[in-house]
Amino acid sequence: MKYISTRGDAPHLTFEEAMLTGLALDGGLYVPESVPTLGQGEIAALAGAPYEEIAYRVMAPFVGDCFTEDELRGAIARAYEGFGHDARAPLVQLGPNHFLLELFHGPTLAFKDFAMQIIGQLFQIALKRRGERVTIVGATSGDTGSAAIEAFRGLDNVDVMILYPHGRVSEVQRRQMSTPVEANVHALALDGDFDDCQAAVKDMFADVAFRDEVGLAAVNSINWARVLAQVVYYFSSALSLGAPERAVSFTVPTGNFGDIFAGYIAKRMGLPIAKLVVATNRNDILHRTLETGRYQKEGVSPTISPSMDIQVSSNFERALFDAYGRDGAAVAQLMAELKSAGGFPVSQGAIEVLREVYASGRASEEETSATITAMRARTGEVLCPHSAVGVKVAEELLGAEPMITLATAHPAKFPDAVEAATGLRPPLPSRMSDLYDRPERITRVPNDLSEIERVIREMRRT
Ligand SMILES: Cc1ncc(COP(=O)(O)O)c(C=O)c1O
Ligand SMILES: N[C@@H](CCOP(=O)(O)O)C(=O)O
Repeated sequence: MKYISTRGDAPHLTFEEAMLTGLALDGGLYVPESVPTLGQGEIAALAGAPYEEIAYRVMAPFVGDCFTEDELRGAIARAYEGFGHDARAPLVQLGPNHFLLELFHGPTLAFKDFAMQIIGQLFQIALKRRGERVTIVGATSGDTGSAAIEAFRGLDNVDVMILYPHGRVSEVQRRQMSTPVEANVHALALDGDFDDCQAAVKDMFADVAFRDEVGLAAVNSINWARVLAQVVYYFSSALSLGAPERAVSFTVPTGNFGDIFAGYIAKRMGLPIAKLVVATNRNDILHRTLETGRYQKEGVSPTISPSMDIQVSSNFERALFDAYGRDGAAVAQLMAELKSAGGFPVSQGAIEVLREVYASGRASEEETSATITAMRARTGEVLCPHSAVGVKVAEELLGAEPMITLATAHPAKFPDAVEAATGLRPPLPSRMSDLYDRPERITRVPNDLSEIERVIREMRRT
C-alpha cells in the first residue's frame, strides 16, 4: 500500500513513512493510492466483535507490512485499554430512528483520543526501530492538543508543541494542555484564531530547513493515520444497527473535515452509508460550499462550540482530490487560489460528486443551546455544544434509514455552555477532579512564523 499527495508532486510513501512525515513536501495531504474494500461477508462477520477486533480488520489493509500483526494488535489493545467504557464507542438511542455515538470515553474526553492513543503507540514502535526522534507541532482549537499531549507525554524521543488560539478554548481544554508536568510537552498560546495556528503549522512544514532541523512531525488530521483510526467507529456503530444488511446515515459535527472524511473512507471500503451529513456552527464554510459551489473564507467567529471555529478546513482538500478525479495539479491550483484570493469556485462536476456523498446543515448559537436543553429534557442525555450542533442538524434531515450522530466531546469540557442551557454544571470524571487546582505552564507566542520557530527550537530537547 502506497500513499500519494493530494497535490500530485511528492514522493510516494509507505504507511509508516506517511505517518511520520505528516504534510507532503508539495504541501498536500497523503491519501492511499487506492482504498481497500471489505466484502459484505467480511463486514457481516464483524458483527458482535470487540471494538479492538474491528479496529484491526479495518486498519490492517491500510497499514500493509509496515507493522506486524502482533505489533498492530498490541498497539490497538494498549490504545483503548484505558477507555472508560467497555464498548469504547457506545450507542445511545435519542429517538425512533436517531442514535448518538458517544466518542468521549477516552482519557481527554473527546473523539480525538480514538486516533491519538493509537498513533502514540505506533510512533513509539516506529521511532524506536529507526532510532529517530521527532518534534511534533500541532494546531488545536482545543481537543487535538490535549489528546496529543496525553498520548505523547513523558516519551524520550518525542517533543510536543501545541499551538492554540489564545482565549478561544474552554478552560478545561486549556488546563488539559497546560497542566501536564512532563518536560517534553508544551502549550503555546498564539495571538490569533485556529486558522492562524493551522497555517503556522503548514508553513513550518514548507520551511524545509526548519522541518529537517527539528525532525518535524504532525498529529493533526494532516496525518493519514489520524483519519484511518477514526474509520473504525463508523464500522462498529453501523454494525450494531444491522449493517451491512441495513444502510445507515451519519451526522458529523464538522470543522477540519477529518472526522467526516473518515466516514467517507468507511463508505468507500464497502460500508453501506446512505448519507454523510456535515453539521457546522455559524463558521459554516463547508455548508455554504455545498449549497453554493463556492469555497470562500470569511472571518472566524467565536461560538459556544469553539472546537469547530474553523474556516480553512484542512481535510476538504482530500475530498476535493477525489471529487476532481484525483487530479493533483487541479487541487494545487485551487489551494493556491485559496491562499491568494481567499476562495475558489468548485467545478460543476466536482460539486455534483460532493453532493452525492455529503448533505449539510448549520446550527445557530441559539439552536445549539436549545438543542442541549431539549435533549436533556426529552432523553436525559447531556450533550456538549459540538454534539448539539450535530443533533440539531440531524433531526432536520432524518430519513428512512437510522441516523447516527457523532457525540464528539464530553459535556464537562464545556461546562459554561451546558450550564447555561440546562442549569446543570456537568462534573469532570473523578480522575481529573483536581484539574482546576493544578499549576499551569503556558508560553505566549505572536502570530509570527520566525518567532514561533525560535521558541520551538529553544524548547525542544536535543
Ligand atoms: C469536539 C469536536 N467536535 C467536532 C470537531 C470537528 O471535527 P473535524 O475537525 O474532524 O471536522 C472537533 C475538532 O476537530 C472537535 O474537537
Ligand atoms: N477541532 C480540532 C481542530 C484540529 O483538527 P484536527 O482533526 O486536524 O487535529 C481541535 O480540537 O484541535
